[in-house]
Amino acid sequence: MPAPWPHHWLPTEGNHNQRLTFLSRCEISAVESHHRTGKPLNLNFPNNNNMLHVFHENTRDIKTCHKLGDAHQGIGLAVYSVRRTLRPLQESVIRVKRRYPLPLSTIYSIVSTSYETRSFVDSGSRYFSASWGGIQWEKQVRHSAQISRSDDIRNGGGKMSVLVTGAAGFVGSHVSLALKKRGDGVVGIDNFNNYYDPTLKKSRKNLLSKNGIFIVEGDINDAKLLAKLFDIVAFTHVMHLAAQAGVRYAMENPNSYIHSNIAGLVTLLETCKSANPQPSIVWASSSSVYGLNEKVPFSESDRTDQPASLYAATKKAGEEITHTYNHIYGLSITGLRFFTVYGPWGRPDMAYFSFTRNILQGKPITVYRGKNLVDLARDFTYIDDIVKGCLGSLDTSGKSTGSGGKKTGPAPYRIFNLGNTSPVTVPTLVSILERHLKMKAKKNIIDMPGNGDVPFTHANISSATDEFDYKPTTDLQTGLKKFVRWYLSYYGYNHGKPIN
Ligand SMILES: O=C(O)[C@H]1O[C@H](OP(=O)(O)OP(=O)(O)OC[C@H]2O[C@@H](n3ccc(=O)[nH]c3=O)[C@H](O)[C@@H]2O)[C@H](O)[C@@H](O)[C@@H]1O
Repeated sequence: MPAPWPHHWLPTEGNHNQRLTFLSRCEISAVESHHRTGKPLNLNFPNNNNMLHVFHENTRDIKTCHKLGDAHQGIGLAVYSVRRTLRPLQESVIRVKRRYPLPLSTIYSIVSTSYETRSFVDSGSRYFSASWGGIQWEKQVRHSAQISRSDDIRNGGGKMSVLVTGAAGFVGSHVSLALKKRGDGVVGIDNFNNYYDPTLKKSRKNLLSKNGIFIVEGDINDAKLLAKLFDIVAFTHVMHLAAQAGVRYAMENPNSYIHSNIAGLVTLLETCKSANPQPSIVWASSSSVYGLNEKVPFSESDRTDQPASLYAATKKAGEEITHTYNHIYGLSITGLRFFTVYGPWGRPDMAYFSFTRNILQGKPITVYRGKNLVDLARDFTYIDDIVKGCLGSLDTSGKSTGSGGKKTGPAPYRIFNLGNTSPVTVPTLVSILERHLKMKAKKNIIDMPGNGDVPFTHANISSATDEFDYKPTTDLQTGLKKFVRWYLSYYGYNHGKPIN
């Protein structure tokens, strides 16, 4: 007789990103009965590295089952949608949709197919739509896409209905709000993964929802979902901001970069190429494509063939991939190289954000220092300036020329730096934060580890200025003041501190 089921549930530790398993109620009861009776499920599921992360739909608890031996193989089998494999096979992501109670034999065949193909792309989402579909859902999409402004011409852009990918993300949420505010139609899509705290993403979603913007919960690798969205709405533009961000995390979870920044991008482009009419696409590349480039400031024509991180390499690959879709299918493409964007509702994995949290909690911060004791520097760019750059890009993007998947003439292909043009060192960033927080940081200064970082970034923004009058107006001092104000109102002074 196997030990009782809850005995094997231990709290998950660390970043369990992309390793959640979702069990439906019927599956849980199937497994529980397996445990009660001790009868084997008689199906041969690959040993899941003796570890499985389980999301219990009733309690919304996340647990980790350790020591998944023979007696526990049923847990793996009682799963009916494989999300995708971002980590080695054994740590495959499994997602379940309550609405599709399938026989275990079907589940098994799907699970094993996915295991065999070792695909970067989720095969499960092709079988099952997770949280989309239905009349009510379509109504929400349509409603969100409605254009409310009456002027026909805005800087040549005209009225827009925009699909914003990564809409629950930092830049995505700000851009969505700005578009909606000026009367454009906006529909968001976001997979709400837990690379960083998903509750922050949910809060952004709530904010957007209050402003009449609907975010579809789904992954850009879900071609069916994307096709459905284009069925419902003739999007004029796609603002593609969904990505696996972060420079250093690429060493921990390289496949997540391939999944989102390569496979997801291609899935999106495939949808856009076949859409009729084809939308114009503006998407987020990154200043990191300049890699080890030493010529300053960085101009769009500078070399970008020396990426220092896998993250940078996937963004550079994105630039090449979008070029081919522009060339073959006539898609209008604008790539924006963002320079270390910061501000309210920002990303907790970024230095300014985690420094703030640690300073407030009295915890030490690690400040990296470059070769020969030179401070690292970034062209930190405030979110409102980036939003203006995104809207300017959308307004001037020009039309795609393809029809029925075929190009009928050349379409614009553009790349712009969106930076601030005034790099600031990381120690200066820290001292600005100390001033705003009225607290001293406990600094651990160490040599920059070989983790994909570059020593400095500095944007030449003249192309964007010429093309759509891009002029950043917020310096780091002012921008961080706004960030700190937001941070304190959102988290309070005790963010993350255990309450005794
Ligand atoms: O502009 C870009 O292309 C990139 O900007 C940021 O990447 P990064 O500049 O590395 O931003 P942070 O992670 O906030 O780091 C800023 C600086 O602080 C330093 N840092 C970071 C973390 C830390 O603990 N200590 C530390 O000194 C880094 O070395 C870097 O010089 C974003 O995280 C990327 O997603 C984005 O694409």
